[in-house]
Amino acid sequence: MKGAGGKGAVSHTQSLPQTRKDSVSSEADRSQWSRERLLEELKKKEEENEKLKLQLQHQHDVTPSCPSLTINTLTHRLPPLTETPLTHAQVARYSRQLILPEFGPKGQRKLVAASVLIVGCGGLGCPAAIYLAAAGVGRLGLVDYDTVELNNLHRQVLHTEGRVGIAKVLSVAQSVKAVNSTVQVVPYDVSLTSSVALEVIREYDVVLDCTDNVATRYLLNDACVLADKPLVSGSALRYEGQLTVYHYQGGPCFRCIHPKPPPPETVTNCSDGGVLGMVPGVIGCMQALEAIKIVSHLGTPLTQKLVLYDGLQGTFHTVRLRGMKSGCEVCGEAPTIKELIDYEQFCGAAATDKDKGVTLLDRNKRVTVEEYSALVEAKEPHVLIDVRLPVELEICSLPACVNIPLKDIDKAESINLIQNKLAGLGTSKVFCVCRRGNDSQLAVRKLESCLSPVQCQVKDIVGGLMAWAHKIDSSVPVY
Ligand SMILES: Nc1ncnc2c1ncn2[C@@H]1O[C@H](COP(=O)(O)OP(=O)(O)OP(=O)(O)O)[C@@H](O)[C@H]1O
Ligand SMILES: [Zn+2]
Repeated sequence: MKGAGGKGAVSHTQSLPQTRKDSVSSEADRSQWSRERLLEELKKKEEENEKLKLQLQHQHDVTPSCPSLTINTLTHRLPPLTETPLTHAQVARYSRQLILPEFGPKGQRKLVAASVLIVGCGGLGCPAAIYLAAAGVGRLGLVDYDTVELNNLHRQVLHTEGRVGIAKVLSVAQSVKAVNSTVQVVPYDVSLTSSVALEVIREYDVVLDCTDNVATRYLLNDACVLADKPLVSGSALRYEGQLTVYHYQGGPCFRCIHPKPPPPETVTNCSDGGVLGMVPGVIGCMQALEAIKIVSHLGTPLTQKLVLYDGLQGTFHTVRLRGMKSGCEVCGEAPTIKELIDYEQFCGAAATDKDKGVTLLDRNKRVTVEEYSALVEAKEPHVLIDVRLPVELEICSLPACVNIPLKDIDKAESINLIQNKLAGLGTSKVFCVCRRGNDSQLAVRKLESCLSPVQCQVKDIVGGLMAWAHKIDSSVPVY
């Protein structure tokens, strides 16, 4: 209200008639206005300042006031944490959880002496980190190679507008320190790979998988089995989330349940499938709770059990998982995986969910956005098929497109529709467009198998609507 009131209040007072009383009050308003503008300026400068400070730390400079926020170099071994009696300050800070009979001072002492590694500082990692820090975990390791993007802020709630472009681990470290300066925070601005995973994981008591890709899930699983650490695994997509604990108290590991990786094309990420922020929020909090249960010996951990959360229905279901598999390649009786392997090769997919862009079609079956734009300018008759979901067309679309989602493109009614449109326009030219130019290539392939080349020539638009937004029309929103 305060921020929104500033400018609105000025235009309102300016339109009032100028009586003496009014002019006094408008002077007061003016001074209030300039004060608010100054405050706004100050806020902006403070944000810039914070960004610069974080960038400095990013370049491995130690900030004297907060040396623990330096990026950890991996070669630096961390001193062990030991259980000590609670100080008066700790008793005062954690009093509301200390009086829980099952947890009590004993649980708190264990938590303060515990270290938790969070891999992935996104939608799951943010809530997990802040709840663990607030509860008083002794040491929090944070791993992520990525930087904060504007489209992260709706769910990755520890990052701020002022930190867009900054390493996620530093952003989370900063937020965590602001809530509990007594927690040791160890940021690792790296991609967790086979060459570093064991070295990092061995330093921690529990590992939280807050990542978003299959290759990293197998890597973390194998590393946790080899280093003998419990792995609290979470995931969230659209309105649904899942949670379980692997390799703990004789329970199965991820490989016992999923010995083979899924075909890469069947895996959907948040960037393509969407996600409502509260869903990873719920699951991330539950991951933090499982970690606390493990280190403080509290309750019954979710080993050999999978929690399924349906945010739309507001329901939780717990299903029992199969037990440890004696033939499991990593945790079984005669394991064949004794060291970390190449997980990208094993999964046939990169250890990231970032869209790399694929080229499936020959150049002569594709047009660039510049070529398509010229064709539109020249009013060349053609049919443009947008193969995205209808909800995506509500965000942006090109004029005169026909929406046929990729999954429906080879259905008889879709083919009829395309043929009728072509006949109506007296053309054989079909162009397929999608968000980034991957699905549109699949659409071309599907259409080629349904339509004869005499009837039509199908091409895709390279880079899709995002290329159009960047190169042709900046009024098209990027999403
Ligand atoms: N091998 C890895 N090493 C380090 N960090 C990883 C690894 N794999 C995934 N991550 C990180 O895990 C996090 C997963 O979080 P999330 O999916 O919420 O974020 P995102 O990938 O930024 O989001 P979006 O999919 O919307 O672009 C990301 O920040 C990603 O960088
Ligand atoms: Zn196993």
